[in-house]
Amino acid sequence: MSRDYDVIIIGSGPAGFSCAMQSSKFDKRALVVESHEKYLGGTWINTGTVPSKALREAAKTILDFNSQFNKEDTQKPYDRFKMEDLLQYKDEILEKENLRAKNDLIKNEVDVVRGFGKIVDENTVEVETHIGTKQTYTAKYILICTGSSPVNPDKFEIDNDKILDYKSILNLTHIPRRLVIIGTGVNALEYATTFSALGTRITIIGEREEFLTFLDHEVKEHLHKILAEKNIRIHPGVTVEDVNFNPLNTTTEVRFRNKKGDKRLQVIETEHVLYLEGRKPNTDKIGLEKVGIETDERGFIHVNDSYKTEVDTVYAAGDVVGFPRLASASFSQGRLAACSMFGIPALETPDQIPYGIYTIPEISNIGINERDAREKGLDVTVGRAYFKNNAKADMTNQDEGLLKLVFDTETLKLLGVHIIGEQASNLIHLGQAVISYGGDVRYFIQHVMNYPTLSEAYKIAAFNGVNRVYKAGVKYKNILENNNSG
Ligand SMILES: Cc1cc2nc3c(=O)[nH]c(=O)nc-3n(C[C@H](O)[C@H](O)[C@H](O)COP(=O)(O)OP(=O)(O)OC[C@H]3O[C@@H](n4cnc5c(N)ncnc54)[C@H](O)[C@@H]3O)c2cc1C
Ligand SMILES: NC(=O)c1ccc[n+]([C@@H]2O[C@H](COP(=O)([O-])OP(=O)(O)OC[C@H]3O[C@@H](n4cnc5c(N)ncnc54)[C@H](O)[C@@H]3O)[C@@H](O)[C@H]2O)c1
Repeated sequence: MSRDYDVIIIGSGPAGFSCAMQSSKFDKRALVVESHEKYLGGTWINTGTVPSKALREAAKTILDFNSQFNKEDTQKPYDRFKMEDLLQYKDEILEKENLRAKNDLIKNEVDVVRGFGKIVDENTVEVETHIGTKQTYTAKYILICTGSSPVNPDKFEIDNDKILDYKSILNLTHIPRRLVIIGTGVNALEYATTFSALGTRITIIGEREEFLTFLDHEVKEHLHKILAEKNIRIHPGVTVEDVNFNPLNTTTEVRFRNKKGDKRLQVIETEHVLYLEGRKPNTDKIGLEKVGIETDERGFIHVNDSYKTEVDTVYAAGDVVGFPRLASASFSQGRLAACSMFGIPALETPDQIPYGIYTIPEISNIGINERDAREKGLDVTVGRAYFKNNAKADMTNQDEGLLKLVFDTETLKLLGVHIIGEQASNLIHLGQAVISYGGDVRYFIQHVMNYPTLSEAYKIAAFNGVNRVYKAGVKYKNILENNNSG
């Protein structure tokens, strides 16, 4: 049966983009449906990953310069720099990334149509343009990768002026003096340290008692210390009652109560509020019911290891399928979906993926952490390297940090890497490679590494850990036992 395309991809975020590129490389005809009138790239390029990281880089450049050469200066960055310039920097990057995505699709002969895509049946998508015209397209396969949108608060409204969300924070007209961030997820901490670098006084408040629970406990202790040094105040485990602008003193007032202990109403006066209490998948109104695809109670679509839904011709990838909801993972998922659709075997993707948190400094981890390993009854040893003992970190004035290795005491096999510090999300990939190839920590000792580099922290941590194993006598014990048994 002749169809318009081999695959129709609804959404041009990382999942959609990578599926389109991989399909084209397989010589398949792909159509991308994108509801945004102007841009491609979704949350990845326009409202999430790229702009937030570009803004962070600009803020960090200012912070690094000030802490290296301007320590005596008492003027705050917000008095010397303009939000306008920071946003221009971010916008230029955003334009570049958009152009690159667009050109890549053009060069690979992927068609793009603008409008809201809706599934009509297992091979048909209807696209409604912004002026209301409708057109249907058919394909052998459909990929749903419509991403996610911010969850709105139920007790107050985002006015995009004083009370901001994921999108409107990217259009601030000035650097705020005070900012209250509601939310304790990754985003909240990233924006907290970005704005703190610009001199903004930050308070984080959130529903959860504990945040970033997946982090290694020592990395988290380090993070708390860094946040305290930056004067970032945190009120976890609270219920926000309301947020109002008070015209009398021109401040925004946030009212909240602790969930436990003293439950008296507390008020924080601030200039702006940034609401980051999570995102929901864009899975309603896209015609899932037409093909009988049900979502879970949070709106996520269930898929198998190949990103196929329960309908043979319909796939889903990216934020719509839930955890881990990352651009990094979405790229991989879109590509794997294309491999499955067109019967091309893909190399197996390891279960363990790295997490990169772009706070200042960064945090990144892969594999098991010390506490989880011990809870599982594994006999593990840890090796630590503090950035203050690293020459490159000294030279770059980035000596706040820790790299921690978790490895099997008996075999020295590397099981986890946990880093907080400059370039953590880059450094993690060395540990990822060793874990992935089943290597042990002697790799870092055995190989000569460039000097001075931050990667050298792996060597220091490996020495630290291996020395501990020998000191504890485990190796000697094994040698003795082996000799006796022989
Ligand atoms: C502030 C922020 C920072 C982040 N930082 C990072 C980071 O540093 N690293 C990381 O890995 N991840 C990060 N993420 C997460 C990452 O952005 C998402 O996981 C990723 O973008 C999801 O990709 P996706 O392909 O599922 O969808 P999206 O990128 O959300 O794209 C979906 C696209 O589908 C379009 N669309 C929706 N419905 C329709 C429809 N019916 N018809 C046509 N088009 C439609 C949308 O317009 C959009 O363009 C961040 C997220 C946020 C919010
Ligand atoms: N560096 C990165 O990779 C990066 C950066 C920013 C955002 N993101 C991704 O973007 C998405 C949005 O991030 P976010 O931080 O705004 O949202 P989030 O969903 O992680 O957190 C939003 C709020 O929900 C709370 N929360 C999260 N999990 C919870 C749970 N199991 N139980 C109760 N409360 C919970 C958090 O504490 C926070 O207050 C996430 O998927 C995140 O992974 C990734």
